[in-house]
Amino acid sequence: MVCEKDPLVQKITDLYDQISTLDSLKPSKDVNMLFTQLVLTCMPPTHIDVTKLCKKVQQMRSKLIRLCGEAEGLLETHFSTILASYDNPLHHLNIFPYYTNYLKLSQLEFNILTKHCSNVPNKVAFVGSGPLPLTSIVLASFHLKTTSFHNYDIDPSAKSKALRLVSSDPDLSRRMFFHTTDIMDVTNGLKEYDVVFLAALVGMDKDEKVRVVEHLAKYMNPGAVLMLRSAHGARGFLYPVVDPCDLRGFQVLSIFHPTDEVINSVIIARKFPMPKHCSAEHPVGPMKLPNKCFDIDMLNPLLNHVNLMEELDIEDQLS
Ligand SMILES: C[S@@+](CC[C@H](N)C(=O)[O-])C[C@H]1O[C@@H](n2cnc3c(N)ncnc32)[C@H](O)[C@@H]1O
Repeated sequence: MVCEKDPLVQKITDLYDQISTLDSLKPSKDVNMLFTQLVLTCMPPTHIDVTKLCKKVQQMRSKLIRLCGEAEGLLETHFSTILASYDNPLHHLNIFPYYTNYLKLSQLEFNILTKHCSNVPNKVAFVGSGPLPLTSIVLASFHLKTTSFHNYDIDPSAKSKALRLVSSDPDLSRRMFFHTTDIMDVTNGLKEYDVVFLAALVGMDKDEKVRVVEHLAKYMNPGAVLMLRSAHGARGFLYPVVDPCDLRGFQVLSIFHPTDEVINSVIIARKFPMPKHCSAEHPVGPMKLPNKCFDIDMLNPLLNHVNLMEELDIEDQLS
């Protein structure tokens, strides 16, 4: 159990105390300084397992994740508005302070996706794209140049801001679409996608994340791929952690924990194929799926990549 006496937890708690008393989380010198300190404090590999925090620290973590999510949204809105003032916004994305992080995260996600998918996806959904949909823009611009991207965001202002950024680009304006909706209200439409990306900030705590994943498991096409963003170590104070055990309905194919300035861990999973004894007309209820769960650190604390398909015998059990 990790409690408030841990020196790293004390430092994070001190930063939380300062951030939680700010009048506003809109970008400013103070906000930028505090969040930069928080990210630098949480980045290095550490012994801390955020699933084993004492109640008081867990409560602080839940509030801190929400503050980080609010600040991230405000930062993206701020820079999306500035970018919209350019004739060609997409030529100036590097004014966003975390642009290189997105370049690296998208490269990582593309590498992991192509390792597990032989075909180039035709249609991709990005859930939680925001007012500055950098992941979709970077993937569409540099990696998946024939793929169409459907971006979903619950925030009504996200669509208009995002459209202003891509509408000046003849290619992206034909391949990128934006939908204002809670992803929990999208049902059969999810079947159209070969790949669904789930932003780290969709599902801000374990229960919310599980509800979103269960919804995706219910409506995604059998065999379609789900790319999730999680966090590892003290980075779990910045973002929700996705537990592979919660991905019922999916085969977890691999989990990657970056150790550089890319903050999010990446999980790739595939929706189980339809079992042979059932069909769309005669669907089974929630499958009691084999789901060998274990703490990845049990394998090796320094291990930052696990190809679970070598570990799991799910394929045999489904054949
Ligand atoms: C701040 S963005 C971060 C994504 C980032 N722009 C990217 O390209 O990876 C996260 C977005 O998720 C959206 N969101 C949160 N819950 C959602 C839900 N249930 N359905 C759709 N969008 C959601 C928020 O409105 C927010 O704009």
